[in-house]
Amino acid sequence: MAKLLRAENVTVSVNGRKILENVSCSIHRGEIVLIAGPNGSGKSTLLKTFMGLVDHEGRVILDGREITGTEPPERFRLGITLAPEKLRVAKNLTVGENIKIAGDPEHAFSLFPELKPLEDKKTGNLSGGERQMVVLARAFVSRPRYLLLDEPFQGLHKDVRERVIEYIEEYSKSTGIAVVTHDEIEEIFPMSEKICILTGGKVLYSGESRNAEKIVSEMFI
Ligand SMILES: Nc1ncnc2c1ncn2[C@@H]1O[C@H](COP(=O)(O)OP(=O)(O)OP(=O)(O)O)[C@@H](O)[C@H]1O
Repeated sequence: MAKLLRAENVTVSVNGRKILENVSCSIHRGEIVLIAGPNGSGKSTLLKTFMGLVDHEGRVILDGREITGTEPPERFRLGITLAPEKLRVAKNLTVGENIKIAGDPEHAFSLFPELKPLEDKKTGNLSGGERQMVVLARAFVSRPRYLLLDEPFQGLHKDVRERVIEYIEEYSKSTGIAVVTHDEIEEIFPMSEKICILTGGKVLYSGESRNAEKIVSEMFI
């Protein structure tokens, strides 16, 4: 059985408008898939579809099993994590409590030592960048099979961004990782096995990154 998370012929309509149309995209365990495209092309909606957060036509398949229609907590239990997922950061809980929901806080503090002094601080009182580190720490320590990262570098200082890029590379040895990013395409594209480019809710290109250098340099770099 292939170890992959797959969206198959997915169409998402909002108020009669198709914001994804017949999109197929697969993330194999152990690879990085870059999801790219202009603003409003449907990238976040595709990640939400994998997580079970939007109604859609078509199917979602996890490791050979159809999971279409299952709720997000069930998908989390099955090993899918979406970050950031702002709604799920409990602002009235402390940094430590937020991380404990997902996994081992000491593991999180080894990835983001900046969070250790903030352990007892309420997440609602953090800066945007600090909160982003909590979101990413929770995602990494939850040890997902498939990790969906939506603009993971937003608000982070350069040195933290560089560290997150290293973690993505390291974790992708055992995890399927999809990354949506605007600013860090130059860094993530060379690390990625595959790229899915969306425009206007449709797939413009989906395939191996090594065959996509021309289109990526024309569109994004
Ligand atoms: N719940 C919703 N209701 C109405 N329109 C929506 C909804 N969710 C997304 N859209 C619209 O669907 C389109 C795709 O949105 P989406 O956030 O998936 O794009 P994106 O590629 O991630 O964009 P960005 O790069 O700007 O984050 C946009 O035009 C957006 O306004």
